Amino acid sequence: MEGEGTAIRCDTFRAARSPGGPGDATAAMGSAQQSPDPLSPSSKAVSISIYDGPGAAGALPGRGAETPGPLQSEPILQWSDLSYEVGSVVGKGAGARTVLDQISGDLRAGEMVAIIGSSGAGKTTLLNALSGRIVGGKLSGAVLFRGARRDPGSFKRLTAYVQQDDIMHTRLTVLETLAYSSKLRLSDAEYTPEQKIERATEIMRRLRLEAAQNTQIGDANTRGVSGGERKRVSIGTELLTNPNILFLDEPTSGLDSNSSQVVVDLVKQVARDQRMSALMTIHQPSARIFNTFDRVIMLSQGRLVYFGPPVAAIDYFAGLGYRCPMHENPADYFIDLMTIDYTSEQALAESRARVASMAHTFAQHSHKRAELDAAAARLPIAAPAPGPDLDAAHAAAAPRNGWLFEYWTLQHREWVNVLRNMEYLVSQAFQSICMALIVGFMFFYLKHDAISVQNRLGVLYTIALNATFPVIMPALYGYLQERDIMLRERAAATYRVTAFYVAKFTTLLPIALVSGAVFITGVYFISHLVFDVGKFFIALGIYACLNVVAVGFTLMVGSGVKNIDVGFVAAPAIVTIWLLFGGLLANPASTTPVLRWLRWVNPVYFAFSALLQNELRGMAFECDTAVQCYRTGDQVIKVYSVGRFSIWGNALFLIMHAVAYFVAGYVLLRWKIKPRYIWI
Ligand SMILES: Nc1ncnc2c1ncn2[C@@H]1O[C@H](COP(=O)(O)OP(=O)(O)OP(=O)(O)O)[C@@H](O)[C@H]1O
Repeated sequence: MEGEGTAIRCDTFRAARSPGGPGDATAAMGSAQQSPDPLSPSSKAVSISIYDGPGAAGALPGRGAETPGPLQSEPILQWSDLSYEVGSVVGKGAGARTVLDQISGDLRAGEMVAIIGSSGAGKTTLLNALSGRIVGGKLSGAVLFRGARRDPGSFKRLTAYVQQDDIMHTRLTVLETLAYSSKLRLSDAEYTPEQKIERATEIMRRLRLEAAQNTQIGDANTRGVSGGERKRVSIGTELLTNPNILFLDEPTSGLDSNSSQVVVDLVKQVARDQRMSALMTIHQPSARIFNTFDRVIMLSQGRLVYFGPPVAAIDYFAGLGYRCPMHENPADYFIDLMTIDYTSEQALAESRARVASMAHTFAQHSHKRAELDAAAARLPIAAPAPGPDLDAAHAAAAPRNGWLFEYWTLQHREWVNVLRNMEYLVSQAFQSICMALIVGFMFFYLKHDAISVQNRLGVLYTIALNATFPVIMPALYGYLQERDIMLRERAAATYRVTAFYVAKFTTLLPIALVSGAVFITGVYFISHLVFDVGKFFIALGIYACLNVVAVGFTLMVGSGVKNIDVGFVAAPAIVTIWLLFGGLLANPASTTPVLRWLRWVNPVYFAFSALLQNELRGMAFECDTAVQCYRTGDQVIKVYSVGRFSIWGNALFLIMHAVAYFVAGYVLLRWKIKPRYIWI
């Protein structure tokens, strides 16, 4: 497919020009060889006049239909001497490592620019530095947005970032995904609910997603939209707000060449139509894709090797003595040129010297760079976006919608997602029913004899246990996935953290409560715990309190850990400690003084104490004269040292735990997990 129609390769591009003309590669080579400085003003090698004249449109495949004209737009984003250093690894090579080295450039309204280079060249770092997403390290230089320093709040609102990984709600359909984003991202003050849906539908249409509008996004386990469609949905959610600049990190990674082309073409189309600028990193673009960009930034080892129109690059590098071979994809050729070759000492030295020379040459010849800029300026690019003035932009940093609206929308989205997750719902139901039957029949029909004392302790402890692992682990998994979506959406200032946090709590809690109620009811009646309506509801209430604690704990751990791996180690470790010191395995009164404080931070201990008192207070046991046994439930409570606080006292401690976890979770989510972006 490449090489046909609008595709260019080094040779096809050269053939489009007359021999010996200003853009002729042979002449360029000749000049390059004759002149020690191929970029010297006298050299004809780097000619960018190839865009001039009536033939120019034809020489730029894909642009023929557009009317070339002078670029009207001012740079929307400018950066100069952008450098980024990180602390290097420990050991021999320890020290600062330069990831970006004095990069300067600009992005104009309506143009689409690509950052290309070999792996590790610094593409993503440059994109992140320009989009305000650098965390850690030392960033220096200047970045101006609309001629002024960036204000983080308004910059986030006026730009958008499409991450490489498309993290989305997998059970929502394409249209729902866009519609919920539209509801949350567009302001109630500017759009009616109908207009928000219209906007989502319009974006869907623009990105040619109508055929997939009712298909769920899907994941590794559930088939959903294709990779290309998924990427387009991801881009669509960012386009809803009509950003001034769209940053995209590797939008074509993992896509076949056709889907990649579609994605890039659509971004370009939208950029033109919406008068938006697009800046993307891209890995090994095809020749066609390479030619789709208005300008390309070529990086190697964090240094700028070229910044200009893609087709002018062929002559530029020919001028340096690097002539793109016949039939070669220019992008591949340039990336090879910029790649450090580690195959041998000699290859390493040569490739390093080559890159250093190319970077040096580009930096030294600012007049040539001005010519490249001028060549780019002659390309037909949409008129500049009538961007809001900075005061308006500052105002735009205020929340877009009311808290309650955000909460209800997020809550609704959560429930749609949960209710469609049949595997999760069935496994929850299965878990509570099976556990109720197993535990119920394990302690089947308890009598009032000596043996039943041990069994009553066992069944009540198992009830407490069932509100820990089975509630926490699945909820933690879901929460950590949601948290990543929230962080992405929050980076675009989509909604408040509190609205997300409360919505998450009020989704997780009912699920835990319903499955817990099924479990405890089954166990209560099968194992024949005390048949008393009041006691049953008190047990249910204590169990519900422990469930609230478990959900609060899940939110706290989920908000505090860096990733799922840490969460799945930390949460079970803490819950195991709860169970060890919960009151059944070791007598709380005999716990070593060093660890006795653990009881105060152990919800299982308080729940078990309350459940035991609720069950045993006032109970009498029939003792066989042959064995020693407890005659009353009160004796058991005393011996097990679980009567320190009343049932209500224990319930109060549980509620205090829940509140503490809930608040701690919020603080962690707000301050710890929030990325600390560096702004310059
Ligand atoms: N915070 C950091 N700490 C340590 N090293 C970093 C940091 N940020 C970037 N680097 C290093 O800088 C180099 C450039 O990283 P970057 O992700 O920008 O490369 P890239 O060109 O996007 O590569 P790829 O195409 O493989 O994604 C890499 O070697 C990376 O390991």
